[in-house]
Amino acid sequence: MSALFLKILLLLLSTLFSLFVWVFVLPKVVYRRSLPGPRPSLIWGNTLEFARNVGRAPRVFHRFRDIYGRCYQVWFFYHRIAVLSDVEDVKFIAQTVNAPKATAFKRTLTVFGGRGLLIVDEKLHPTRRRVIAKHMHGDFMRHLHEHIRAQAAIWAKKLREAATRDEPLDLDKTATALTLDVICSAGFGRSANAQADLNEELPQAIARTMFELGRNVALYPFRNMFGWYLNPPLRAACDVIQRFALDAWHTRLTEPPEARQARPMDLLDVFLDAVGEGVKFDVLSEVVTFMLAGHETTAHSIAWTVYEVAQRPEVQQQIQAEVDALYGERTEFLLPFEDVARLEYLGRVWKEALRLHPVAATGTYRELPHDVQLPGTGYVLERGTKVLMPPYVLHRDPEYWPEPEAFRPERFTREAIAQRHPFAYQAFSSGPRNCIGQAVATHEAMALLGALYRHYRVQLACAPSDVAEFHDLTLKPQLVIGPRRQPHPGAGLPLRLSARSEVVRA
Ligand code: HEM
Repeated sequence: MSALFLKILLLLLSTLFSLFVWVFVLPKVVYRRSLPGPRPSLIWGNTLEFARNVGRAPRVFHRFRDIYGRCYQVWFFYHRIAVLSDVEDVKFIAQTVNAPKATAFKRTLTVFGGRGLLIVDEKLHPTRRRVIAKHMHGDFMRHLHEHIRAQAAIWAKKLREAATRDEPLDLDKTATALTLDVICSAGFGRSANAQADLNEELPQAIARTMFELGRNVALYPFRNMFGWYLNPPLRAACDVIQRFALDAWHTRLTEPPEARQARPMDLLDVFLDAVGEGVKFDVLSEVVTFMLAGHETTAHSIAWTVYEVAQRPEVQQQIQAEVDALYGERTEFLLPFEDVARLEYLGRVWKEALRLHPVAATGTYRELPHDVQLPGTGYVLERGTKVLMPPYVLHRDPEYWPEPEAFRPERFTREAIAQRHPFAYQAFSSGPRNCIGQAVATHEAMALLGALYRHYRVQLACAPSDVAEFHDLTLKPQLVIGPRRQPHPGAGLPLRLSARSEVVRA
């Protein structure tokens, strides 16, 4: 009996050992010299370096680039990832190869909301993308503008109250609520009411989900396998989001045809019509994808722009001169739709803020469908290699961006853009899987920032160094306190506002 037990135990131990060698050791030996990179430990790989720098992954990638160059490898446990930041390599992977999203990344995101456009399989992607993109301009943008106007009326009131009482206002928090209400009402015909109460179920659920998503992506595979099952609040948060999406969908299905005819088409109509025409669409996943991809990103980018401008009075004055010229005698809060695109200088400021603080700072994981030789750095990468192309790293390369840490809107004049490699700027990524919401985000940001600078003089309510970059799934401003620079719970970007002009009508 005991001999049998010993044999089984031995068999078990040798199986576990072989598995360990196969999964953790062998790949690190095989790929040891294929790319430069930090030395990995057998089990953790380089994960501990990232765990020690929670919220600062983009900085870690940037530091490694300075040491190992524009193509290096890091290990997350047994996952090997090639990190690229050469413009020709980025162009090749994003555009020529159009490398699909990595399986690990897709799995992590699927549990939260199915497979929407961001992670849908490469076979289904082109049709879905075409159907949605065809709609996201013209009438849709005008319709979006009306929703921004309606939701910004609540925001305008909050700004006015903060200015009148001379109280600090957390711009990142209020903009996050505003952009969530905008995407939900303009996209799916249903406001999230986040501005009314950030402690509402839906905004809370979204904040939790974004945080957990970031951690799961960073700590794949372990958190991915166990995190979901051992984290009931996270599952509950996902249920809340899915319930909102389902409710919006069901309300739409029971809408009388006359009501449908009387209003402009929105994103939910596009998804539902496509299903009706036989396109393979997962409506629920798309609603969740657009809801999550389409608000925090824009809100943090607005906050970063304001953060940079607040440190440069001359830039703020130039923005004010531009908005004043466009507003003229108007007393409304927002500019009319057509005038928003005329905010040229503000557009340059926004692009420069997104260069320094690209909210999709690390990009998404891709996986090579075949062996490739990189045209820029010349390295050969094997089929199945996971690839990251962090905009944060690319945007700080002195060869493409002289004095990269300096804030210079003039980098985005037409002449300056024409002289630069088009792939040096990756805030919205490039190629067939770039950001489908770029025009939406830009219009929304220009309209809101234009209104902010028209009506208020804006100052930081803290020292610039008290605001740190924090990266979970997106790169957000985070107020830090004390000598250990602990994150201040729930605070993003505190501002002081003083009124410049009176708002008569939203
Ligand atoms: C400043 C704001 C935004 C930034 C910086 C941003 C950035 C990005 C980036 C870098 C990607 C590509 C990710 C990749 O390489 O796989 C992406 C994809 C995507 N974004 Fe955005 N985004 C923003 C706003 C929006 C908005 C407002 C929407 C929705 C209206 C949106 C919806 C999407 C979707 C659906 C995808 C997946 C596209 C595809 O795979 O075809 N984004 N975004």
